[in-house]
Amino acid sequence: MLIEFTKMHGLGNDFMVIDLVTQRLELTTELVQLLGDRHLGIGFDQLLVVEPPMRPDVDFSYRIFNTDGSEVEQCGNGARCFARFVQARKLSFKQRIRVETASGVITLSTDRYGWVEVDMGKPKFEPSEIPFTPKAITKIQNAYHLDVAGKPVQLYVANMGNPHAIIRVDNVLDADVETLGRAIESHPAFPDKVNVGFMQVMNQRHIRLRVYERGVGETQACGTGACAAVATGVREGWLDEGAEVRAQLYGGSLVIRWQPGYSVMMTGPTAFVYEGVFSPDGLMAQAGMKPTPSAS
Ligand SMILES: N[C@@H](CCC[C@H](N)C(=O)O)C(=O)O
Repeated sequence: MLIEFTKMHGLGNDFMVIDLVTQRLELTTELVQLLGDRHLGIGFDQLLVVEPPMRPDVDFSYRIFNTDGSEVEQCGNGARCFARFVQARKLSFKQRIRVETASGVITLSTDRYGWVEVDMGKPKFEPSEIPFTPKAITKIQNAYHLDVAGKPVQLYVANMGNPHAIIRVDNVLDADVETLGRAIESHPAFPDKVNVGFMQVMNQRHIRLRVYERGVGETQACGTGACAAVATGVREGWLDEGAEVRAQLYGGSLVIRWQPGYSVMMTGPTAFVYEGVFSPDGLMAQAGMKPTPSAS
């Protein structure tokens, strides 16, 4: 049995996309990890899966897996690729689709140049909504002080369907993304782990951002991370409300807009890289693992 897939990216945040509307495959954690391995499998930051809708008012279900095999609630760059993928594969001819994720329904609209605007829903900031459960909450206005490996770190928290911690830095190029990102990602104060963004505010409509993604490591770009950073910047008064803010990441820029009380809107490009097929059983066998029991 061969499974067709498409390799795509959004600003260098790269994805393997599989249509499970017309194909059948059981996705075990081991298989996802193997597919995500850049030496033994295909390699990706996230695996995106298109499935039939579970309810009548949406067009598709959208499932997301990180490289480490964990299934997660949301992926912003992936959402834009999802919209282009279902059109290319002729699963939908609509310009605007509604898709259900583990964190709720999002709406994706494609323009004639292939850019996709995503209504990412409203950000949440309450610790219980992240979830963020520090032993003692030390807070000055909206900033929390967290002990990370013996050092105090000031951070903000936001949920964009998935959890984010945001640290404001003077210069993203000097930020200790690898060490600090890794330590905060798995800090006990974040029971579901967390994505960690390092944001430099350039002016009221421009940020630079690096993100250490939960279950992956630092990526070229993170869509939900950009939304969380801009929503935090607007909430703190560093960025203009309701204005188009340029979020500049290693892989390029996104346009993010947030008016408090409304959804965060994200617009950006997508790219197709190649199409291919893989044999789940063949891959597992070569990696010395047992064949998938019910793949058919
Ligand atoms: N790359 C993403 C976020 C993917 C999920 C994230 N690593 C998590 O675990 O929440 C994006 O573009 O939003």
